[in-house]
This record gives sequence, structure tokens and C-alpha cells, in this order.
Amino acid sequence: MSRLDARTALPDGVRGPGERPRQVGIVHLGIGAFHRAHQAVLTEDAAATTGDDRWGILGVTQRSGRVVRQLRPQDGLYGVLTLGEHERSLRVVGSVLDAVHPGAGGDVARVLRAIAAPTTHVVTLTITEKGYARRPDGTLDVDAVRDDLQAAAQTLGAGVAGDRDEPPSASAVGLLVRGLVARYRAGGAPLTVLSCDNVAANGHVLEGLVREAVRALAGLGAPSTGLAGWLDDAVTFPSSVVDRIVPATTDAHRAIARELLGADDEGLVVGEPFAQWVIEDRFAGPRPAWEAAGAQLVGDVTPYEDAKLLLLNATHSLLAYAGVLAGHETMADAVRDPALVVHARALQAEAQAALADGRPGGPDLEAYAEQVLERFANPATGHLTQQVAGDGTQKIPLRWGPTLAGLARCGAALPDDGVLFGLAAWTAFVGHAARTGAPLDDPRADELRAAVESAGTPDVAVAALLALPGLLPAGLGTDPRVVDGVRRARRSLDA
Ligand SMILES: NC(=O)c1ccc[n+]([C@@H]2O[C@H](COP(=O)([O-])OP(=O)(O)OC[C@H]3O[C@@H](n4cnc5c(N)ncnc54)[C@H](O)[C@@H]3O)[C@@H](O)[C@H]2O)c1
Ligand SMILES: O=P(O)(O)OC[C@@H](O)[C@@H](O)[C@H](O)[C@H](O)CO
Repeated sequence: MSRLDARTALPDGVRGPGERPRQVGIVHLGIGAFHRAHQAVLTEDAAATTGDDRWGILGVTQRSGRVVRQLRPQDGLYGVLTLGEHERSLRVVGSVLDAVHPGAGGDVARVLRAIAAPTTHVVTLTITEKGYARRPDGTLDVDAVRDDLQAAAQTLGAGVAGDRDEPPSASAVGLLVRGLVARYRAGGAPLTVLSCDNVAANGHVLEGLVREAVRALAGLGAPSTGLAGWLDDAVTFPSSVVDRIVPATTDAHRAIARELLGADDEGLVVGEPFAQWVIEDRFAGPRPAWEAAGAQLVGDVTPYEDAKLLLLNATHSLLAYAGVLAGHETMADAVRDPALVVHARALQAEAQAALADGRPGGPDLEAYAEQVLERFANPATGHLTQQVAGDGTQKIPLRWGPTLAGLARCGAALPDDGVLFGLAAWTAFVGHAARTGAPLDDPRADELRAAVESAGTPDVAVAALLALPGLLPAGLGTDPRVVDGVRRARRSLDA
């Protein structure tokens, strides 16, 4: 069977991309499955409504060249397969014009030129929580981005913009700083940097890391320039809240798409019918009319972000850990298990209590929480518990930390069926991996294994894991009410 590309005649029922953008207007860092199923789709829909053809996307894939191999032979085209309980549809998206790998053997100079180009107005990111290279205390892990910052410092000191060979890039924040330096040197047109990761206050966090990195340039031999002032004047970092469940694409998904398309599609992504994008309206220059595609432009994303992280993502993580332990492969099986969903609901009740004093606006929390559970129960996407369970040390502080802090403010004895149950399930999940040698997908996997291996008993392991720096809000990782409650929940899980 032939492979999807610009010559493929799309069958009836498969929506095509229409007129493709004439230029790159957006550089996206971290073009994994989610960007292709979310921002790229809304960008194409906005262009279709307005006829504005400036918003092609250059996708940057940093960890491997896989997405380049998927998309380049397909002229950047790929399918988005929407799978609901009662619906199935395929569309081919054309807003991504090309993909680039800036690592060893890749083309970092092309990325830097694209970020510097005056026709580029927005850099978006989905680089996962760990891509932000934060230390447990939230500050920039300068060692992780040092090579990129060294390159940025040399570029700042070089005579003419674009006059040196660019070394490959090893970090997303470092690559962004190099791109900002290139843009500054190329005349400094305004730029909006828009994080689309599941990170609280993502724009604010990213801005802080970029500013730390820029301050570090001086220590790496960069000359004194007006770069920091230009950031103040010409670059904005709005926050945004993104939502659509996008599982990793499987061969079963590819088989469904092949049947609908009549061609092979190596770049296929899959999503649920629901999609939401709430964006802080703080742009430095032009942007696509994303509101024409259903995005909400708001003054403050915080109430939406709180609901998303503490009611959706938090519940997802609890069900993922407990689901893996109970032998459920998919999220739909986990949420349909009555023994698990009671804990999901208990966590949601605690999160709602913690959010009660939050800022006004945002969704109705009661209805939102219920809708989340219904979305998880969609069996068609086949979202795997193991996928959601990855990177626990990066997700737990964001998803469970604020709820735990709210709970701890309430009183002497803490209930152990909600967030404490989630923590117990996570410790059991980690313990199982450490004991059996099963893969533990977490950037702090070595620390986790060491904590469990030196512990001897589950009670000691629980205490060691909860005390990991940066995991829980200050003081709570060693708070006896938390440690004892998690131990109680863990005993009930191990029984
Ligand atoms: N998949 C979803 O349902 C979903 C929904 C909402 C938000 N998101 C956000 O999008 C992110 C990516 O999800 P995805 O489904 O595209 O995952 P994915 O595994 O398909 O892609 C991850 C992308 O991040 C990059 N990346 C990973 N680790 C990195 C690192 N250390 N430094 C730099 N880049 C790194 C990879 O190169 C890849 O481009 C999530 O972590 C989350 O923050 C995902
Ligand atoms: O994508 P991750 O790994 O950060 O988190 C896994 C899921 O909780 C997440 O992707 C949700 O499906 C998503 O946030 C829904 O919008």
C-alpha cells in the first residue's frame, strides 16, 4: 500500500488540509503526538476560517529524529484519528510544513534561523514536564542546558549573525535561549513564547527559566548586551491550558486509519473527540485567530489550569498507578473498576475543597469532575495506564501537591482514600518496578530505585519516597499525618 503524501487522493469522508500555509509562522518545540492532535489542528482550523495563510508550523523534535522520518516523506501531512465511544473519523492535517531534529547529525541552524525570522511570530512548546530542566527546588538545572548556553554565549560574542557553525542542541530550554539570541541579533522582532505543557503557570515558569539562563550567559563568557532588556520589551510568555486525551499511537490505530485512508500513515496521531485550549491573551505580535477554531483567549488562565491539573490530570495519575497495580491495561478499564473509581472521586472531592478559595471564573468544578470521569471511560482510544504512569516525580508535585497542601490545612487526621491513596499507589508502583526490575519511566528512576532498595520494608520505603526533595509541598513529605496515612493506604493496597 502507498504512503500518505501530497499526491494522495483522499477518499470521501476523510477531510483534507485545504490550501496549505505559504510560510512558517510558528516554530513548535517538541512535536510529539499531542501537538499534532491539538495546536496543529486548531491552527489549521483557524486558517480555514480566516483565510490567513501565514501560520505554517516548523516542528522541532529533540529527543530523536523519529518524527522527521515520519513526516518528511509525507510532505508534512499526517492523519488525526478521532475515536469516541460512538464515533470514528479521520482527517489529514497540513499545517505542519516540516519537522527538524536539532540534535547530533541534525539541523540546529535551521531551527535558529526559523526562530530568528521576522515571519515567525510564535514559538510554542510541548516538551513534557521534564523538558523544563528544573531542579527539585524549581530553579534551572544549568548543567542540563550548559552546552546550549555555551553556544548561545559564543553567538552573542560573534561578529556577524549567522557566521558560525552551530553545535547540536541537547535541551529544549537551551535551544529556545539560542533561538532568542539569534532573533535578538537578527533585529529583535517581537516574539510570543507559548508553553502548552501540563505545567502550572507554564508561561510564567518558562519565562523564569529563560531569564535564569540569560543571566547565566555572563558567566559563560557572553559580552554584555541588551538581550535582557529586549526580553522585557519584545518577548511575552503567556500561559495556556491545553486539553485533549492523546494516547501514543499503536499499530491497531494505524490499521484503522489505513482502512479509512487507503494509504499508510507513519505520522498518524489519535485523539478523543473533546478538545480545549485556554490561552492567556498576552501576545507580543501577530498570532493565528485561534478563537475562530474554538480556543478561549482570557485574561487569567489560573482557574482553568487549577481545574485541569487538580481534577483531570490528578485523577488520571491516581487511576494510572492504581490501575497498573490492579492489572488494568487501559485507563477506560481502570475508571470502570468500582474499587478504583471511589478513590478517584475522593481525590476529586479533596481537590474541589482545596480549590474552593481559588480565583473566580473557570468551569463549574462539580460538572467538570464528572465529565472528566466520563472522558476517561471512553474505551476507543485505548489510552494505556502505563503511559499516564510515566514521570511520576515530575507530575505528582503539580497534580497532587496543591490538594495535599489544602488537606493538610484542614486538621489533625487526614483521610487516606483520596490523595493519600494516590501516593500509596505510586509508592507501590515504584516498589514493584524496583523489586521486579520492570522499566521505571522517570527521570529520577535511579533515586527511586535506591530509596526502595535501601528501605527493607514498605513502611520505610514509603517514608523515603515521600521525603524525596521537591516531590511534596514543603514539610509535608515528612509530616507524620501524611506518612502514616500513606502507610495505612499502602497496607490496604498490599493486603
Ligand atoms: N498526550 C496528551 O494527552 C496531552 C494532553 C495535554 C497536554 N499534553 C502535554 O504535551 C506533552 C507531550 O505529550 P505527547 O503526547 O506529545 O508526548 P510524546 O511522547 O508524543 O512527545 C513528547 C515530545 O517531547 C519531547 N521531549 C521529551 N522529553 C524531552 C526533554 N527532556 N527535553 C526536550 N524535549 C523533550 C520529545 O522529543 C517529543 O517531541 C505532555 O507531557 C503534556 O505536557 C499532552
Ligand atoms: O501527557 P502527560 O504524560 O503529561 O500526562 C498524561 C495524561 O494525564 C495527560 O496527557 C492527559 O491525557 C491530558 O492532559 C489530557 O488533556
